[in-house]
Amino acid sequence: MEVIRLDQVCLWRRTQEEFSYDLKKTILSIVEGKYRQPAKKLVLDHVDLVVDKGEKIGIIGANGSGKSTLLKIISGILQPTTGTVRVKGQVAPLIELGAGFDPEISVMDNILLYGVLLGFSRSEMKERARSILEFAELEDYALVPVKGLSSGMVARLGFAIATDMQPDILILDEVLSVGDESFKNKCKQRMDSFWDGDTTVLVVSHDLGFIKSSCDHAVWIEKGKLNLMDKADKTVECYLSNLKPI
Ligand SMILES: Nc1ncnc2c1ncn2[C@@H]1O[C@H](COP(=O)(O)OP(=O)(O)OP(=O)(O)O)[C@@H](O)[C@H]1O
Repeated sequence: MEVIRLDQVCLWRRTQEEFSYDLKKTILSIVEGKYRQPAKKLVLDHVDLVVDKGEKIGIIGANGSGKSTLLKIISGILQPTTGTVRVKGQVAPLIELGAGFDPEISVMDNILLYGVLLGFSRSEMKERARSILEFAELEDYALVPVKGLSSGMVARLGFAIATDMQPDILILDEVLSVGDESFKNKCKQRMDSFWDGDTTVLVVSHDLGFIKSSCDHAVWIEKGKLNLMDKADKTVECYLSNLKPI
């Protein structure tokens, strides 16, 4: 059964230099007749993708090729400029863990807030809060504002919330390096349980050995285009044989 379908998805984004947006400078450049339209870049270029239930898909490609952007489009964090995205089931995006936390409010309130953003009710999240705090090893920090946690603790909290449920679709962006060694082992065990089950998994990784051994299929993204989708070992082989010798 098909759970993800992307048809001709394109995404244009402003280039990074436009982030130094400064109103005074812009007005001045208009007055001086030097104003230029913000440059835009085609970050995803007519991407078609179909994923079936339970498939484990690896996503590979060079830095800046569009892998994380593709995951964000599937998670609904970004909307395509053109084309359609259809996703069936509950998605747990483990992307930029903890980026959505409010640093001023407590760990407990953030658990409730984050859970609601992931589609759970407040009362459901209250029931889950204990096991989340326990997994993140933050039982003593429930009432502490998130700004009082270390960055590793924040990532642990993000991971614990996003994986506390059994999502239909799990989206991973190189997050297995969260926390210290003992926490990494716990993450790996939790990941294994998703891997063995019905959960559909999409994972971005530069670890090609991991992609070959753990994924059914792999997608190779190059300059925003889906270059190849095939069995994981075949895709990795084609990707490697296309790399320019140093
Ligand atoms: N917030 C943003 N605004 C504008 N452009 C962005 C933004 N984030 C990423 N980009 C651009 O989109 C393109 C694809 O970025 P993306 O992060 O998807 O690449 P990636 O394949 O995941 O790279 P990496 O392997 O380095 O993580 C890059 O050219 C990048 O500069």
